[in-house]
Amino acid sequence: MTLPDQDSTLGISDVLALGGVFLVGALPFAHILARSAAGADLRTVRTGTVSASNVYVVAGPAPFALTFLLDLGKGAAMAALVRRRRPDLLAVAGGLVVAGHNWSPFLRGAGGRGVLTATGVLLVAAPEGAALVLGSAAASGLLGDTAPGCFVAQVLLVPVLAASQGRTGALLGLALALPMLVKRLVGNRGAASGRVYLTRLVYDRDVR
Ligand SMILES: O=P(O)(O)OC[C@H](O)CO
Repeated sequence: MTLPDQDSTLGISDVLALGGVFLVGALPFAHILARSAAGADLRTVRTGTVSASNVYVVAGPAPFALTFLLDLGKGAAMAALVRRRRPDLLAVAGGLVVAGHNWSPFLRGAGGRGVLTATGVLLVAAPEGAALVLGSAAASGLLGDTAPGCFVAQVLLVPVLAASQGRTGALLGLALALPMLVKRLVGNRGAASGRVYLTRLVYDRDVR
């Protein structure tokens, strides 16, 4: 993929490049690995999220590790590419690569929650944000469930990046947190009651 040279205007080539970023984000590595390693369709497993954690459930540690690296890697690769050519578009590109992962056209709009792909973007663009996400998820995981920690990190992403990088950081945090929080709310299953939405936000599932 060729990204345009640095220029503050948004031309057709920029729009095409950003479309390419979305499509890279949409590459459903978890789906491919779960299918090939275990013949499973992750959309029917537990919360139906097409993510590394569900790959672990159906296929074990090696496919999980590969999915983890690929989902992280696509976010990091897109962030590195865009930062080099159009740093002013980094927040937009970050939001798009996560949105592609969460609503993949290759899975008719199903997808993951964007945590690993957003972390890949953060590792390149704002390592303090990556530390926040990974640290919160790990601490929460030690208490038995990574989901509440991921939620806390998503809520804190904007203020933490605003404190470290000012307006640019706040925009990046917002662009990454928004598709992650929206996907937690809507999941791959759609409408629910108010109480279920709250459980989805905090615990990333419909029933606590
Ligand atoms: O949010 P995702 O789609 O990157 O998936 C996260 C993994 O399952 C690790 O919890």
